Amino acid sequence: MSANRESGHPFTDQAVAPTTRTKDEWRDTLVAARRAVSAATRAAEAEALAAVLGELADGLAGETVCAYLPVRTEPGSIDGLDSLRRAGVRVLLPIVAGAGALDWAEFTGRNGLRTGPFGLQEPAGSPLGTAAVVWASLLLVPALAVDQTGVRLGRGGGYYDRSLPGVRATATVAAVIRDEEHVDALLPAEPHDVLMTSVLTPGGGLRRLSTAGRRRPRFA
Ligand SMILES: Nc1nc2c(c(=O)[nH]1)N(C=O)[C@@H](CNc1ccc(C(=O)N[C@@H](CCC(=O)O)C(=O)O)cc1)CN2
Ligand SMILES: Nc1ncnc2c1ncn2[C@@H]1O[C@H](COP(=O)(O)OP(=O)(O)OP(=O)(O)O)[C@@H](O)[C@H]1O
Repeated sequence: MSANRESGHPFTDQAVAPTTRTKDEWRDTLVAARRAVSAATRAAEAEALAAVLGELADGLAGETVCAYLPVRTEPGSIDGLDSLRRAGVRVLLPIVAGAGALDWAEFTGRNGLRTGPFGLQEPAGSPLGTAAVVWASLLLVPALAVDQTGVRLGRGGGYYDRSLPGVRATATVAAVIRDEEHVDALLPAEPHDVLMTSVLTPGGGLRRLSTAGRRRPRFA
């Protein structure tokens, strides 16, 4: 079998980059690429993401969205969360409570935040418990990259993989990434990795991954 076929796409026969890199090697490359993005590009992308959330907001009024507050080079901004809240969406943010699943508390605005682990801004209000994810119809998940089969690469704490198994089967689980972080290569996957149903990018908006889960066993 040729090298090209060996690294061929798992559900088309298109050639893709080989996936011999480890998760940590991928993280190093992706974080370096994020650091190289200019402040102007970052701001434009955050604005585009906030606009997408603003458009989705009316349709989500009265519903619960589990979101996150971007830190450092992560795509997005607090503006998108404000748009959701203004439209009557209940926005929950994660709280790191030990090494288990994430806890959640309501985002009540910029003044209701305090600094938590990893320099994250967390809601200061009462934690709702790890099971709060079950209320969400949309989950916005921080990620460094997602492949076409829905495999997500995060920061390496395993927090979301421990937290997402409780979501409703009908929920949209969308990783928020920059457009080029929706990669054609197959990311390294482990049995605990929870697949994304969708991606949210500044250029493409919210898109469902019709090919989520479509990995042949030899690629798993
Ligand atoms: N904005 C945001 N919130 C989040 C996550 C996230 O990735 N982003 N998480 C996702 O699970 C959970 C918390 N886990 C996190 C783990 C590592 C890092 C982080 O930025 N680590 C640094 C190194 C640590 C440091 O020096 O501060 C890094 O990887 O560069 C952030 C969050 C829940 N909340
Ligand atoms: N469901 C789980 N149960 C127990 N441990 C888990 C689970 N999911 C992940 N882990 C642990 O977390 C570690 C990191 O996982 P992984 O590299 O997939 O993190 P990640 O998805 O990139 O991180 P994050 O979700 O925090 O952004 C794994 O090596 C594993 O030890």
